[in-house]
Amino acid sequence: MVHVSVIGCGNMGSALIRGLSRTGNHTITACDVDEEVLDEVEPYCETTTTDLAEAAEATVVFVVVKPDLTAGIVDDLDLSAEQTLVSIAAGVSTDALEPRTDATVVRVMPNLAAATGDMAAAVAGDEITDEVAELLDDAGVFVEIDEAQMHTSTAVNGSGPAFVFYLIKAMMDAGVESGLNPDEAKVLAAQTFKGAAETVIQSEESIDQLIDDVCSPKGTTIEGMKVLRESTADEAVAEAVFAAERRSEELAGEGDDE
Ligand SMILES: NC(=O)C1=CN([C@@H]2O[C@H](COP(=O)(O)OP(=O)(O)OC[C@H]3O[C@@H](n4cnc5c(N)ncnc54)[C@H](OP(=O)(O)O)[C@@H]3O)[C@@H](O)[C@H]2O)C=CC1
Ligand SMILES: O=C(O)[C@@H]1CCC=N1
Repeated sequence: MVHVSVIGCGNMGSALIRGLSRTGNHTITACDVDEEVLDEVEPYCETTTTDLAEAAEATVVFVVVKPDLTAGIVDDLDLSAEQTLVSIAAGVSTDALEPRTDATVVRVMPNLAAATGDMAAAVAGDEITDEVAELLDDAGVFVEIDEAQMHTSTAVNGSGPAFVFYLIKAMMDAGVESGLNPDEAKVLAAQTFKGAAETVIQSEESIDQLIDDVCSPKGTTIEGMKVLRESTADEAVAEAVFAAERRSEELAGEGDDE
């Protein structure tokens, strides 16, 4: 059991709180300046508070506010060497935070799927504490990376859900255009993405082999794959990732200017 606090309970903070509450193993304190936001996460927490000092009492403190507010909050927390500070802010490095706190600093790039326990997260830091590993395990899957790769992780798994939502909608809209009703099309498109992702995770086959497995000779898929392979769809996805990565680098630069 870990005593954990989450400071900032907006989109990402509330998703983390829901994910961390799933096992019932942890004592969760939620902190935000907005009482209405706290009301929404209250069912998933032991304590909700607007008082930063109360959130600072946890063993592991997640700071989940906008990147430009993160350093100021870390200053105000005044954590001890026995505590762990987790920063999830895009473009905010451990180097920028370590001089501001005595706590062990761990940088995590999570994503919104924490809410359902399906988060893909990347973690960097000199010491990834057992408590942080246990918490991240409960909200999904994490990999350890060098901090230099955090901009890429921010784009791939941090921003990634938005890109995937876009693709699901494109498939859903095509289904609707061809006659499915929107509710049916949404279920079929979303469940297809979920099933395909689970297949990639569980299968020992390469992704190219999995594509071949769906393409029956002289069948339907092969015709659709021809269109995709002749298009620049893969380049558009790559460009979206690179654009997000560039913005993460810019945010890091803006932080250095403070
Ligand atoms: N959204 C996502 O999918 C992901 C976000 N992140 C990172 O998570 C961080 C938060 O993003 P997101 O959740 O989208 O942002 P939101 O704006 O949705 O949430 C931030 C919350 O923090 C609150 N807040 C502001 N100041 C304080 C304070 N002093 N004390 C306590 N709470 C405060 C805000 O209140 P108010 O609105 O009233 O100011 C708001 O409720 C960012 O650094 C982002 O880079 C990382 C990965 C994925
Ligand atoms: O868009 C953003 O800046 C944040 C970081 C990754 C996902 N959302």
